[in-house]
Amino acid sequence: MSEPFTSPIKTVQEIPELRTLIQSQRKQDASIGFVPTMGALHAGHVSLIEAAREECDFVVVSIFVNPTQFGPNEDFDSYPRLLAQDLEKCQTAGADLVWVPTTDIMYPPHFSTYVEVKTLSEILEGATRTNHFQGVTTIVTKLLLSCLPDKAFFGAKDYQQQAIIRQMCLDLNIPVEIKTCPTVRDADGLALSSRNTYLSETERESALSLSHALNLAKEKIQAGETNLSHIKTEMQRLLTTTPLVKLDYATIVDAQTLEEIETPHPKMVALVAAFVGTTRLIDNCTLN
Ligand SMILES: Nc1ncnc2c1ncn2[C@@H]1O[C@H](COP(=O)(O)OP(=O)(O)OP(=O)(O)O)[C@@H](O)[C@H]1O
Ligand SMILES: CC(C)(CO)[C@@H](O)C(=O)[O-]
Ligand code: BAL
Repeated sequence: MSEPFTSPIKTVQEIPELRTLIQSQRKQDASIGFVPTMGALHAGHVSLIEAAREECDFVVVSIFVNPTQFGPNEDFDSYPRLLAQDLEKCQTAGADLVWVPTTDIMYPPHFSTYVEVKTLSEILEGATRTNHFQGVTTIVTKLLLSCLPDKAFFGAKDYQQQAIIRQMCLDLNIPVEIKTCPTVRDADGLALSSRNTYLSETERESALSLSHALNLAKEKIQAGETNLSHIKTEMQRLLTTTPLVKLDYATIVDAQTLEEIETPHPKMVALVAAFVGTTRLIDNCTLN
């Protein structure tokens, strides 16, 4: 069954049908842009679709809540699933086709192949979320190999994720250009995330401490501070003294290797992760 629901935009479920539709575009010399998502779309996702629309002739969005990237105690079951409104948003943002595979399509019985990027996947998010990136790289490989796009669009909000996907495409010779689009924020600075919908009003107030910690780092660097340990301590202090916030990490890393650094590098990124209530949020900003 290829059209399981009434939709404002063309949708497809099965991989052979997806490939046929994309191939017919290729025959007309169309370039293919691809935006992978887990749905519950917000303005951050919309910015990725718009970037794809600008750069490519035919834009495919996937919506799939990927079970293998959630840990056993994480929010797979409660993750927001809002397909009808997501399809409206895809259409308004200018997508041409939305691919909504089922779990059985992506992980048929006897599925047994996983893709793992060593080192980069073991630190930061990977240190807390065991096997998370193995789930991400496995599904992104399958999504890319199914669509074979010219360009795939990811958000800078998930900084480590886009770095790992770049490394994976390089290592596996996957012929796709990875584009990283800027983080879209609410007016008060909170990075948009599908998980923000879990936050109560007071938790949302506390969640602002993540972007405040990043701004603090940015201001210190701009003011000429070179003692990165001092800046990290200040970021950590801000987060640990905010009610409802449980710090995971607040650090400054080399933008390419993601290794923690003690002295300023030409390209460095501040990264934070914290639980706000029971919701785990991440954010980051480049420092130069
Ligand atoms: N605020 C944002 N600005 C730009 N891109 C974003 C933003 N939030 C998410 N993205 C990007 O959208 C793509 C799909 O992400 P996903 O569907 O997991 O949404 P999410 O809001 O990050 O959800 P989650 O709450 O699970 O982190 C990813 O490439 C992600 O980096
Ligand atoms: C890239 C992705 C769609 C893979 O499931 C997911 O990790 C996400 O939405 O960031
Ligand atoms: N946006 C990253 C997906 C995840 O946290 O599982």
